Amino acid sequence: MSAFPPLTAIGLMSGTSLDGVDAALIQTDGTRIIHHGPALTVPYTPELRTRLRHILDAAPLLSPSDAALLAAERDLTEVHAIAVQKLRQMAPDMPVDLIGFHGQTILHQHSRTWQIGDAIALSFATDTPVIHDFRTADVQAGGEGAPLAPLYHAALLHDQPRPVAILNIGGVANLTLLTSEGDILACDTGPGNALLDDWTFRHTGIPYDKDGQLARSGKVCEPILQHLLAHPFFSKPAPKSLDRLSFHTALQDIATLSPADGAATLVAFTAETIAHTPLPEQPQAWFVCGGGRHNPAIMEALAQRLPHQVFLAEDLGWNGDALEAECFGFLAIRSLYGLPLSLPSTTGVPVPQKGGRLSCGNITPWKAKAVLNRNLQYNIV
Ligand SMILES: Nc1ncnc2c1ncn2[C@@H]1O[C@H](COP(=O)(O)OP(=O)(O)OP(=O)(O)O)[C@@H](O)[C@H]1O
Ligand SMILES: CC(=O)N[C@H]1[C@@H]2OC[C@@H](O2)[C@@H](O)[C@@H]1O[C@H](C)C(=O)O
Repeated sequence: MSAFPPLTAIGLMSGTSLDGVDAALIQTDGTRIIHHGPALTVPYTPELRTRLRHILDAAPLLSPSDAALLAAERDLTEVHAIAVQKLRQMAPDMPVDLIGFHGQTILHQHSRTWQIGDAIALSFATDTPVIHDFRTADVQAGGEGAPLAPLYHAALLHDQPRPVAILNIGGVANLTLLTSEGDILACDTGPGNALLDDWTFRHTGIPYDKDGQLARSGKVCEPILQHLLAHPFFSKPAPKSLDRLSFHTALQDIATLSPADGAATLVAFTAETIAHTPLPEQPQAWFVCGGGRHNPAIMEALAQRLPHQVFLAEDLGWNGDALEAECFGFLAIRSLYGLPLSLPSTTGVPVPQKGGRLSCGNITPWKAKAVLNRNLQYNIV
């Protein structure tokens, strides 16, 4: 039994694939999922995507007051506000207490994690309190700051036979293992779709390898694959996390291959690194979410390498394109209630760690307190 009453949140996630904003509505008390509401995606325009990509490439040396950064942040926030507005129209009977706004990660390396997005502006635009900045507290406490989905994944898996895993194949791939003892272990596993997206775009001008067509027409280059697998990240124990660009030199390593063979080699790289992630026990079942599950080349490569059957999130009635957005609605409510967002076994943080910050825009503190009812721990921004 949870100590807290249920609230309704909209979670907003714009992932490392730079494809757009996922939004999902969720009702939860921060422990149990009471209702999965509707979900949607608002794609970035190609122009915004290109600007964000330049910012991501430049991020290590970028000043927070850079004019192009601030302009992109404003436009990005507007896309999030549109997503909130559209989602509200889909569920007019569900008043929204809170928004969980992840923001766009532009850097995640060397004990620095940086998500852009203007939470105060979003709160003004939506007239709703916004929780944001989910990762900083974990990093400041000595954790990896990612992945943060594991506590949500564990809530989703609570009635499944263990050991069981959820695998998210986004730009980067990450997994959560719920062990037979009920422990929650997690890490990023390696590349998901991001390298393949970049390779496909470079060679075809199309932003991703639709239905795995390019990869399926190619052949894996084993020597290059073995070279890629020798990266020290893969021998590091979990918890561990990645930046979108962590393996970017792989694109140089495969530069001499044909577009099809390069794509096939990158698909094998993704699948091998997932299948060989060191785990204390092998899950009886893997449930896959994230855009990579739409790529048959990745799913076939995974099925060949994993000892147990691979299922889709949809096999349990979940929406595999919405889980990350739902997660940030769930974490926003946990943040509000002062519950941890991460554990030593999920990010390596020394003790269970709270996180997130609250922005209230034009909502006066007394109104926010009335809306949120139990807002005891925040200095309202
Ligand atoms: N039909 C399809 N065929 C092949 N790949 C697809 C298809 N549909 C989606 N994808 C892949 O899924 C990606 C988007 O995945 P997703 O939305 O899970 O990423 P994300 O949320 O940005 O990632 P992250 O988990 O890193 O935050 C696309 O960039 C593409 O590579
Ligand atoms: C720093 C950052 O934004 N990391 C993302 C990224 O995308 C997938 C993987 O890398 C995961 O670690 C994380 O997102 C999910 C939502 C997470 O925190 O669990």
